[in-house]
Amino acid sequence: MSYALELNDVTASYGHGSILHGINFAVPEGEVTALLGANGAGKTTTLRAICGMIETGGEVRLFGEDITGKSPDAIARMGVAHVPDGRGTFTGLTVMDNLRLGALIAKRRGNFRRSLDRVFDYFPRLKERMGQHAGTLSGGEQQMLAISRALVSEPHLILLDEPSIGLAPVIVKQLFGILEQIAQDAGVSMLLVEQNSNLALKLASNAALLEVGNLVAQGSAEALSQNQDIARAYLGDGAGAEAGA
Ligand SMILES: Nc1ncnc2c1ncn2[C@@H]1O[C@H](COP(=O)(O)OP(=O)(O)OP(=O)(O)O)[C@@H](O)[C@H]1O
Repeated sequence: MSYALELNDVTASYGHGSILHGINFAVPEGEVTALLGANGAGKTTTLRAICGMIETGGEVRLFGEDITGKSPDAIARMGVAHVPDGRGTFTGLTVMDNLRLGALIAKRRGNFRRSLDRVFDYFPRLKERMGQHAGTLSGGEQQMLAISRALVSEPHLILLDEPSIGLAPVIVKQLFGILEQIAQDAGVSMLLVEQNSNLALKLASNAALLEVGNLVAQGSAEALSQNQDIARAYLGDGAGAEAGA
């Protein structure tokens, strides 16, 4: 099996505080992997370590190439798109300018018009809101914009940090339907951090589970969702039953 991403004994810290204590997991190419864990387990920190945003030890490999210690800019240019928690859109800029910046920041060659058509196919609402300031969009529209901004950079790997947060269940359902479509159509690999583990395990083919900076379980999404001990301890009531349905 070939991997989009491999983490080998990865450690990370903010200044003196060590947060990740040597974690190992991989994201198979073209698949969605869920990264789960309780609040404060280190999920966001893991995404930041992959993107080169914080001090990181061990080894991070992107399609086999060692990217540990590279700058966030270099990692973005290699095809990693990060959709951070809080969405990270430029609220004072229009939808269109946010998308233009998405393509520019990654400095990746591609056909912006073609990418734009593709994101408007997924999110027609954004096309209607092209000239609107991102800060005036609804929460769901802002999340659509954040994902679209990642897509126009024509990434090989998308890191998604809690896309469902703060959104109404009906919007979350729509959004995850579109994420599933994107994963299928584009063959893009995804690492999905998600509090809603039931949803995450339905979308993902594999999952890894973090507990205070340590990896405590990994495997197929199906196996993890059916492990009753894990479901009870980490995934919320009924995770096994729902995710396995
Ligand atoms: N900028 C920072 N400086 C110092 N410590 C931080 C910083 N950001 C996060 N931490 C600490 O790192 C630990 C892991 O945080 P992280 O945000 O990675 O967890 P998480 O699993 O994503 O949690 P949540 O689901 O609540 O977002 C926490 O103890 C947090 O307090």
